[in-house]
This record gives sequence, structure tokens and C-alpha cells, in this order.
Amino acid sequence: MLSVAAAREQILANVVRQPPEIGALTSSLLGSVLAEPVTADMDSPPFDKAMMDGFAVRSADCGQFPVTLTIVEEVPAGKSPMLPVGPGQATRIMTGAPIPEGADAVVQVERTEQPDSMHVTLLNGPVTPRQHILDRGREMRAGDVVMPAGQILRAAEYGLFATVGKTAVPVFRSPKVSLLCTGDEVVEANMKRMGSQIRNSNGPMLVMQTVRAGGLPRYLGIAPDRVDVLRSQIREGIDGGEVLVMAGGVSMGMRDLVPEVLADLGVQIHFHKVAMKPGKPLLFGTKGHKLIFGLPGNPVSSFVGFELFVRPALAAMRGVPTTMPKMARLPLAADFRASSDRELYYPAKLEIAEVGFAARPVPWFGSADLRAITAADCLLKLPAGETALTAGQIVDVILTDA
Ligand SMILES: Nc1nc2c(c(=O)[nH]1)N[C@H]1C(S)=C(S)[C@@H](COP(=O)(O)OP(=O)(O)OC[C@H]3O[C@@H](n4cnc5c(N)ncnc54)[C@H](O)[C@@H]3O)O[C@H]1N2
Ligand code: MOO
Repeated sequence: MLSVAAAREQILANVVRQPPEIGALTSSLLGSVLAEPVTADMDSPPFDKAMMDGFAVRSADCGQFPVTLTIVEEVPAGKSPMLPVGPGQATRIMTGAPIPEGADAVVQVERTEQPDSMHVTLLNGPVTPRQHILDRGREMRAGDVVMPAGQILRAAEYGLFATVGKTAVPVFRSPKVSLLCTGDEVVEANMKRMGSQIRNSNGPMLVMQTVRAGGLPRYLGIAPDRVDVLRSQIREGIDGGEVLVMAGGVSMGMRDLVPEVLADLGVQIHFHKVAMKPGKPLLFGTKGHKLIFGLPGNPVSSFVGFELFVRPALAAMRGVPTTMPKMARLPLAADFRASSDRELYYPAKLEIAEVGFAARPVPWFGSADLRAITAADCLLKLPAGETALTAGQIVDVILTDA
């Protein structure tokens, strides 16, 4: 059976990166990836800038202390100096204000006294040339590349865009992700549940996983186990987005119709099983450039399948440079035993340890136990076979919340 790593490789080999588009810098671009480098439109700071509240002076005047200088003017931030600072003179200046001509140093106000409103006495030295001055262009020069293509937009990036006057930037377009749940037994949470029906937990969960992964969800509802309806909904899903994610109907049951309908619609099935627990009956196909995922219907299997395969695919489509799930090697917070015939992904929670973090497995009874996932923020990745580990031993951890 195909390994998780090999399955992910096959998926990523079929990814086509989304085209770039110009996006306004609103919160909806958080996490998007810059498609072209951004350059500075001017020097920053645009002038030699005071970095302390105090007095702009000529360092040559400050050989011995105390020394008393004549104040020629006062320059708050946002105003420009009108007068140069000549020998024996000083300008009262605020943090952020431009340095007047002639001055080459700033002395903090704490190191001064004012005998009267016209004079300032510098109490002690030294006063070195350029002290407390940020030179024009020190942060960036006009034309400098301030951010490379491939950068993920976080809070600081928005700040830097503002510095260079950008209100919109080119980013890789978010993939549209059609989401379709299947199964006669499944009903939406706002509908009346009857008999042996169960509520659709995968639908809302996959919508939110899609949003978190930077995709634009198009939720198509629940398809019944009927070939004609399933076919038309799957077709709509493929036509309406770059990615189709389905949950349920992919295993071996009589009513697991998804694989045959996909094949019938001309979808090339690349694999239909992965050596992992939970989530073994996971299907991946393509039609042209479109990616099609059939996640197992059990909620934990759907969740894990999305994190291990759909999320990296969406990351690659969005131009994210590293598409692997975020991993760490961390000590276990408790003794742990498990047994699995496939690579095992076990829900766990990070906790503060003596040094850094440790991962504590949460109680979990299997692929229907979504409560375990809500109690967890990571997955232990454990090899197939018998696992018997003691607290403090190092394990691979997938940081699903990172
Ligand atoms: N003979 C075999 N049977 C099964 C195998 C197998 O290899 N051979 N694999 C098992 C494994 S592992 C899983 S996982 C499931 C996956 O089955 P399907 O993807 O076909 O999913 P369903 O049968 O439709 O549903 C499984 C389970 O999950 C519930 N479900 C489905 N959709 C939702 C939803 N939207 N929200 C909440 N719960 C949902 C469904 O009622 C079932 O209980 O197959 C095993 N069988
Ligand atoms: O993958 Mo099934 O998810 O092992 O229950």
C-alpha cells in the first residue's frame, strides 16, 4: 500500500500553481503569498531622523562638560526645521523629527538642564557624531527590493507595505474548493434527524479547514447514495472549482459509489488507499488540472486526510514555498502504547514542559471520535507496528494548529 509520503508526493506532482491577481490589502489577504517582489518607492527614513527627544547639536561643540548652547528653534515630529544649527547653538527636537542642517548629533533631554527658556546646558558626554540619528535611507533606499516573491503575508508584511505606500499587491489566487459530503444517512445539523440518521459533522469541519488552509470553500451539501444525483453534484463540484473534496462513500461498501462515478466522469484515479490510520480508504484523482480528493467518511479520517494531503496541495497551489505539514520532534508527556498495522496519526495536545513543549496523547477511541480532535492540537506520527514509549522519549509531531 502507498505510504503517506509517497501519496503526498504524487499529489504535489499534480499541482498547478494558481495565477497571480492584484488583491487589496484587507484582512482577507492574510496568509496569501506575494507573487512578485515589492520595491521601495522612496528612501526610508526620508530624512535624517531624531531617535530621541532632546536637542540637536554640533558634536564639535561638545568637547567638555558642562557646555551651554543657545536654542534656536523647536521641531516637533511632522514639522521641518527652518533654521540651521550654528556653532554654540542647539535645536530642541522630538523623536521622529528631521535633523536641522549643521547638527550631527542628538542629546537626550535627560542629559540636559535648561537655565532659561533660551538656553540648554549639556551636563555630560560624550557626544559622538551621528548619535541618536537614523540616517536617511538607513531602512531602505528608493528602488530596493523590500520583500521577495514567495513571502507569506502576516501582520508585519502589512506594515512594511504601508511603509512603501502599497494598498494592493499581487498574490497567488486562492483556490476554489468544492466540498461535497455523501451518504443517505447524513443530515445537516439544522434539519430534523430521523431513525438511524447522523448529523453532518464533516461538512462544517471541512469548510473551516479549507478557510484555514487558504482556500475558498464552495459547500455543495450532501449527495445521496444515488448514482445520478451523485454524478451531477460531482460534476458541479469539478466544474465550479480547482479542487473537489468529498467525504464518505469511498470504501468497499455496496453504496460506496464515489470511485465508479469519478471514473465514469473521466477522472483519472491516482490512488485509492494509503497506508495510514485513520484514513486508509483515501482517494486522489485528477481531471485536467483539477484535483479530486475522496476522504473517508469517518470524521477523524476526514480531518486527518485533509491535514495530511489537501492542505499541502492548497499550499502548493497558493505558492507557499514549504508545503509539508509543520512538524516537530518533541518529548512525550506521558508513557504511551499503541498498535497499528499502518502508520498511525494519534491526536495529542502540546503542553509546556521543563524545556519547551511536550506532546500528551489525548484519550481517543478511533476514527469516529471527533471529540478527541477537539481536545488535541497536534498529531503524533508513529510507525506501523507495536509502539511502547516512555515519557520523555522523542516523537514526530504534526502541528495541525500551526
Ligand atoms: N470492507 C471494508 N470496509 C471498510 C473499510 C475497508 O477497508 N474495507 N475501511 C473502513 C474505514 S478505515 C473507513 S474510514 C470507512 C470509510 O468509509 P467511507 O469513506 O465509504 O465512508 P462512509 O461509509 O460513507 O462513512 C463512514 C462512517 O462515517 C460516517 N460519516 C460519513 N459522512 C459523514 C459526515 N458527513 N459527518 C459525520 N459522519 C459521517 C458514516 O455514517 C459512517 O459511520 O470505511 C470502513 N469500512
Ligand atoms: O481510516 Mo478508517 O479511518 O481507519 O476508520
